This record gives sequence, C-alpha cells and structure tokens, in this order.
Amino acid sequence: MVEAKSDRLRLLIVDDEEAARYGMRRALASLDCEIAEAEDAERARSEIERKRPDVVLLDINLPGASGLDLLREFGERGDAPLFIMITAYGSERMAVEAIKSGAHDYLAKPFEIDELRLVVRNALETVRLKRENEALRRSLELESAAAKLLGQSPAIERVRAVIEKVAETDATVLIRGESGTGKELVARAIHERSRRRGRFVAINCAALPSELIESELFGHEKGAFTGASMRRQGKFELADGGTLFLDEIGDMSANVQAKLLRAIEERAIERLGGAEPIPVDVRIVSATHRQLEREIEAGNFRADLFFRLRVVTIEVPPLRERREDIPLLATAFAQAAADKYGLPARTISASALRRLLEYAWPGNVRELRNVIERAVIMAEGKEIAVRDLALESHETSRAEDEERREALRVPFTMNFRADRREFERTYITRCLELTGGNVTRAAAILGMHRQSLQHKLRELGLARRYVALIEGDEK
Ligand SMILES: Nc1ncnc2c1ncn2[C@@H]1O[C@H](COP(=O)(O)OP(=O)(O)OP(=O)(O)O)[C@@H](O)[C@H]1O
Repeated sequence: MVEAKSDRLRLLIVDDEEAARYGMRRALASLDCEIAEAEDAERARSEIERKRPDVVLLDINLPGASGLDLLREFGERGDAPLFIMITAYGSERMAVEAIKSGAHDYLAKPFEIDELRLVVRNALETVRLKRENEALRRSLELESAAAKLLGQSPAIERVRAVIEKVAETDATVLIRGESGTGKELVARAIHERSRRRGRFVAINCAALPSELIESELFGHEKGAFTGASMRRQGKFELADGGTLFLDEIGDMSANVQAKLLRAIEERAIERLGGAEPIPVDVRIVSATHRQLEREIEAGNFRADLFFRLRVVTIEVPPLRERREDIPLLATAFAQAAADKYGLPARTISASALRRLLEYAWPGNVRELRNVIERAVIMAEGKEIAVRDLALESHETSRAEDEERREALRVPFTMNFRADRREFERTYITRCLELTGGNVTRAAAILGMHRQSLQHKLRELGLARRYVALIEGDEK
C-alpha cells in the first residue's frame, strides 16, 4: 500500500556508510523536511515506492548496484522524486551521465556542509514551487470544470451531488450514459474535485485494436515486440497519483479485461516484456454507453471486473430527458462559438428555441453544441433562426410549417380591429425574423418606409422586443 503524503516535504538519504548518512542528516536537520535513510538500493527502492519522497540524495556507488540504475528506473515515472547524485572524487563523467539521465543536481565528494545544504535546499524549493504551481493550476481548473458541466435540471444536479461525494474517495466509478451526454466531462470533474495531485489520463478503448490497447495501458519494455525500439510508459504509469479514465470500457477484449482486473486488484502493473511488477496508485473511472449486464450475459464482459469497476455508478441522462437544460446549454454554446470564431454574439429566436426544445437529440449535448456552433456561423442577423439550425429535414419542416401556418393564420374573433392588430403583429414579426431583424429590409418587404415600420412596431407593442435592432439599424 502506498502511504498518503503529508504536506511536509520528504528527503531520503541513500548511502551505504552509516557515518556518512549520520553526517548528512545532522547537516540537514535545520531544513524543514522529514528525513529517512536507506543503506542499499533495495531499501531505497522500497522507501521510494512506499513513502514517495520528494527529494532523494543518492550515492552513485552502492554495494551491488549503481545509483544510476536506480535513477533511470524511477526517473521516468510521472511523479518521480528529484534526485541529487553524490559522485566519487574526480568522476565528472559520472556527474554528466547522471544529469543526462534526469538527475536534478549532483554533489562531488568531498563536499562542504554548506554546499550540501545549498543543493538540498534548492531541490526542496523546486518541489515547493512545483506544488504551488500545481495547486494554482488545479484551482483554476476546478473553477473551469465546475463552469463546464452546465445544467440546472434536477437530473444534472443529482449527477453533480454524486460527483462531490465520490471525488473525496478513491472508489472506482462507472459512468453510464448515451454517447455525447457528457461522461468524460463528469470523469474530469471527479478528478479535479479530488485530492489527487497526479494527472487525468484518458484512453478510448473502442478507438484502438486490442494489441495496441494493452501496450497503451501497461507500457512496454524495449524489444517487447517488433517495433518496440524504446521502453515506453503506459497510461497507468502516467496516471500514477492521478486518475485513469477508461472510455468505452465495454469494447475491451477479454485478454485486456483480465490484465486490467489484475492491475486493479494488485495495485501494480507489468509492462509488456517486463518481469517486475510496478506499483501504481491510480484511481479508475470508466464509462460505457453499453448495457454491461447484457454483455456479461453474452459472455463478452467479465462479471468480476464489472463489480470492481462500478463501486459507484453515475447515470448521465440523455438530453431529451432533461430538456429544461437546453436553453442554458444552447445560450452558452452560442456565446462560446461567437468568441471562438470572433463573430458577434447571437441570441436564439423564440421559434428556434422551440425547435431545439422539441428535437430528440440522438447525439445529446455534443450534437447540440455542434448544431449551435454551425448556426452561429450561418446566421445572418443577430438572432439564430430555425433554418440556421439545419436539423433533420422531416422534423425541421414540421416546425417550419407550423411557423408558416402561424404566420399566415388569420385571426377571427369578430372584432376586426383586434384581429387586424393580431395579424399585423404576427406578419411583421415573421418578416423581421426572415430578414434576421433587419428593419430596413423588413420595411422593404412590407412596402413601408422604415420610419413607418418603427412607428408600427411601437404601436403594436413590439418596439421593446426589437428596440435593440431598431437602434442598431439606425446607427
Ligand atoms: N453538461 C454539460 N455542460 C457543458 N458541456 C457539456 C455538457 N455535457 C456535455 N458537454 C459537451 O458535449 C461534448 C460531449 O461530451 P463528452 O465527450 O463528455 O461526452 P461522452 O458522454 O463522454 O461522449 P462519448 O460517449 O461519445 O465519448 C463535449 O464537448 C462536452 O464539453
């Protein structure tokens, strides 16, 4: 088991001579850090894995092993400590080699106490700065993630509440929902709200063939298979200390399922072609649009893995079941698209909004975002109209027909003045929609002067709605 990190920085001194370790510990006692010792490579390895020191002071000559090997072994890991190598007298070449292999700094024997303090203090300061930077980045990300998962429907509020709860734990989470409902966004929100300092690493299990998935997940040693010309870390190691997001988990082959189960149970992985298990501290969040229970019945998915993955399950409902989120999402996407393409902000017309609300959204939020982005580009006026949405033709025509019928409908209440007023309102509104709110063009269609149309708008009580347009038009 990996022990939790306290806020105090940790230093590990690795030297086979007890007197040397004692001397260094004394010299460094005034620095604000916890100090541990190891007398050989094996002890050092286990200390690094269990206690995760921030800085390692490592003698290059250890009995039976080279400090350089240890450096290379750990230097590649995502959350590797900073190594300060202690080299023997007159071996500058070794020092260069150490720096090339990723050491933070080195000390050549014999060194002064002040020199030792300076180099270690420097390394601790580097770690402290890195932590501060990460904390800052995370707090910014947190804000953006919270802002990103939009929606106020009870359904999305429930999702948010579960995210808050599970984020604090290391429980595995299975996110279920149709394509485009925001499963990856939920996974990111869980990571960003957790205390995990490592990275969020995502992999789509449906996008890669089975053989590739295996080396993507677990990495490989040099020469593990044809084409493996270099040792490569897998996503598990990259996510060490963080979160691994396995998208489309239902598409994973039986072989990879077995390896994944072992990795979760043993909290360790083996690279392809590697002999040693590598401990990893990874929180797994997976997602699927499939009914995994059915896949289990059909023999395509392991039941034991399923139970491991879904300690907590989050259901993200399809957009059609939380239509009340559509206006908010559509407005936010319209604003974002306008910013992205440097276009003027566009509002969504009442009829376009109605159309958005009744559409079925088989592609969920992703489809809505794409539709709005396109509409922002295509729209000519300040408003997005139904035609700009370019939704499926038969469904679109229904809404457009309805719109047309409404526009042409002659009100009949036996009150000529009131009916005429109602007809004029509808007719003029329709004209303004057609021209994208351009009052001059609408006036031309109506065969009126622009001033007369403006006067008419005020008379019909439409001025407020179009006041921005009228003013914009007059400029
Ligand atoms: N509640 C939401 N608020 C804001 N944006 C959202 C929301 N839900 C989804 N999106 C956006 O919709 C798009 C699709 O979301 P995401 O990739 O998370 O869906 P998914 O369910 O993981 O899809 P797939 O199953 O196809 O991988 C993204 O651009 C995402 O930012």
